[in-house]
Amino acid sequence: MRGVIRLEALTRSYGGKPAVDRVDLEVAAGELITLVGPSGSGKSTILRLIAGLDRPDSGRILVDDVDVATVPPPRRAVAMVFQDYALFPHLTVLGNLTFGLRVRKVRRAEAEQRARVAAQRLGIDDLLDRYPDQMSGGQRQRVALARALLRDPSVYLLDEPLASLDGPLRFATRTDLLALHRELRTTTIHVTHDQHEAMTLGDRVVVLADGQIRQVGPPQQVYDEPADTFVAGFLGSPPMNLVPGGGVLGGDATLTIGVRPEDLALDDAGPVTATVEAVESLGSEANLSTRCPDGTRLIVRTGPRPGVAGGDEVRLRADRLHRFDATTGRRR
Ligand SMILES: Nc1ncnc2c1ncn2[C@@H]1O[C@H](COP(=O)(O)OP(=O)(O)OP(=O)(O)O)[C@@H](O)[C@H]1O
Repeated sequence: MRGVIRLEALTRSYGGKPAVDRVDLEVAAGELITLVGPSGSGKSTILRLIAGLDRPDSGRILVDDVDVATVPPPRRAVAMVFQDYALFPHLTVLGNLTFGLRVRKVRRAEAEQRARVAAQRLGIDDLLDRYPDQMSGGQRQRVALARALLRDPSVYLLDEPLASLDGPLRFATRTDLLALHRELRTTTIHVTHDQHEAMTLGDRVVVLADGQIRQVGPPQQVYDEPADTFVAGFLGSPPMNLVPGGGVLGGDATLTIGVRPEDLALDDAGPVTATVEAVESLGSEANLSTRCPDGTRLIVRTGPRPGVAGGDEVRLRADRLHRFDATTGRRR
C-alpha cells in the first residue's frame, strides 16, 4: 500500500556507538508521526536512513512494501525537507519549484503550472519572482515545503522544518502543516524536539533516547501514561516531578513516584507541607517552586495570581500519582 513504512531492527553506528539501535516501527499509510527525543537521540539519522542519505549497518527499511536497500536516493518515493531549506540561491522561487520537475523532463509550461498550484497552496504565489535571500525564514520554509509537495512522494520526511521560525509564524506554519496533511493524507514523519509540536502535530508520537524507542502512542496517551521515567521527564513543561522512594508522596523504596505540576494543587487541608522558594508567573498560569522539609523539590502549576510568595509555607494536594519501578524506571 502506498505510504506504508516499516523499519525492522534498524541499526546504524558511528565509531562503534549506535546512533540508531534496533529500531522497529510501522507507520501506517496517511499517518503523521512525530519523532521526539533529546539532541543526539538518533532522530535525524532515522530520517536520513529512510531517505537513503545514509546506509544502515543492519536491519531493513520497507517503503510501500519494497526493501529500499538497493534503491538509490533519487528513486526512493520520499521527499525530505530540512530545517535549513536547502534552496538554490541563484534561482527564483519559481526556478526552485520547477527545478526537480524539469530534471524529470516535465515540459516547462506544465512544470510552471504545477509550481503555481503548489505555491498557491502554501500562500507564496506572490513570491514566485523572488530569490531566497529576498525572503523571510518562514517564506523560505514554505518554498521548501511547496517543492516537496511537487515531488508527489509516498512519504514526507520533515527534519525540524519549523525550528528556525519563531513565535506566531511558527504557530501559523504548524497549523498550515496540519491542514496540508489533512488535505493530502500523505504519510509524514516529522522530527522535532519541540514539546508543542510533539503534542499537537502527530497522530502518534515516538519518543527516542540513545537511538532506542522508549514509547510509541497517541500524544495524549504518552503524556498520561508515560512508559518510564525518561518519557515522564521528557514530555511536559515543566517536567513531571519524580521522587525516588516516594518520600512525601508516599510509596516505598522500590518505587519512584511521579506527579505532574498541574496535578499538584494548593490546598489548606492537603497532606504535604512545603515552602515556596520561587514564583514564576507566566500570565495565564504560574509555576511555584516549592521545597518539602525532607528536601524534596516539587514544582506546582497554578492559575494566574496564586496568592503566595517566596518564603510562604503552603500545603499541597496531589491529585494523580504515577508509579515507576525504582530500579528499571518502568511504569508499574
Ligand atoms: N555523520 C556522522 N558521523 C558521526 N556521528 C554521527 C553522524 N551523524 C550522527 N552522528 C551521531 O549519531 C547520534 C545521533 O545523531 P542524530 O543527528 O541522529 O540525533 P538527533 O536526535 O537528530 O539530534 P538533534 O536533535 O541534535 O538533531 C549522535 O551521537 C551524533 O553525534
